[in-house]
Amino acid sequence: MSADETTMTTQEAAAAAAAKAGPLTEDHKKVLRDLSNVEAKPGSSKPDAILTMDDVVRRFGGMTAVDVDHLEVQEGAITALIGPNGAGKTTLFNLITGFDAPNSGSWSFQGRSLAGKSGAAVAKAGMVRTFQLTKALSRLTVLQNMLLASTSNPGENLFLSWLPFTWKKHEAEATDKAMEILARFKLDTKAGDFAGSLSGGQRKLLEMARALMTDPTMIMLDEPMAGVNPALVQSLLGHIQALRDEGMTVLFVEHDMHAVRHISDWVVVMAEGRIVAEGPPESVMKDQAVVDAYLGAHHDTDLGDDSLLDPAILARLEAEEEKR
Ligand SMILES: Nc1ncnc2c1ncn2[C@@H]1O[C@H](COP(=O)(O)OP(=O)(O)OP(=O)(O)O)[C@@H](O)[C@H]1O
Repeated sequence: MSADETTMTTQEAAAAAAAKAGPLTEDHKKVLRDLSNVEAKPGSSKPDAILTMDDVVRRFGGMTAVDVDHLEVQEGAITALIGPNGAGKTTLFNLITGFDAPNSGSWSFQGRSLAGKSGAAVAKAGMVRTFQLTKALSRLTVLQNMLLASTSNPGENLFLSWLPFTWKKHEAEATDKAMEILARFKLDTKAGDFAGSLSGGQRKLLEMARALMTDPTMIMLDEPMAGVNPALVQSLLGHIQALRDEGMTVLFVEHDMHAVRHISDWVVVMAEGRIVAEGPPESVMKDQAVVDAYLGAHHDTDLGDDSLLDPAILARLEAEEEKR
């Protein structure tokens, strides 16, 4: 980290504090109070852990991609999972959401073991992750994408599929729900458009919207800011905060440190498969283990300031994005 970046951290902390100075919900105040009593060290226990994992190991050949001794995620908080490229963040996400199997380890969600469960079972339990819009999904409309994410479509059930009124009713309900969620993300006017025609930021909103179709308790976002025009950054951050303020727990992997500082209640840092630091966003980036992890991996990482969040710059960029 350069001298400049080091001096910037105070400004950043102030910017983050200012950004958080808006009206906090009572639940959020409680989360912050609870987290202020948590020791900032890897594997620290949380007063209300919704997700707990132990001894989770995933090896690829001779390489250990994930080796997490213990991690707890606080209910109702926005937790950021950060770390240099190849740290094991996505692999850990894949493991706990049932899209990959570990060599060993256990984890529980709301006190219920989910180790060994399929992705569908994990989503049903209330922990849902976003997926990047693949090529195939790009060729479907925005609404079709939403309906695909809908749970328990009776049309897929051999018996119920013989009863058109059952699936027609379900489809109508799912469509209403989809349109309601799309409206929240200002994507309702694009319901009939191909998902592939959306801008980078709108795709990220659609990914989030799709996840909400299953009414999750916890939402896991994999790089929600990746490929997003800065114009939409503020709006995306606002949506993530709104999910938390509605009572959802959010865990997100992100490289954009501005975003991490701006919205996280807690930050967990991974390097070489292990958790190397945990703590509030204002202090965790100053942690020597974090600085070392990033310096060891790539020297040009921007652990920098909050200039991107300057309201004047954002307003201009947002106006440009609207025109797209
Ligand atoms: N299917 C796989 N087969 C072999 N190696 C893999 C596989 N998936 C991940 N890895 C390796 O595991 C390590 C951790 O990768 P992972 O994608 O989880 O890191 P990450 O922290 O998400 O990185 P990034 O921030 O770049 O996305 C890397 O060295 C990666 O090359």
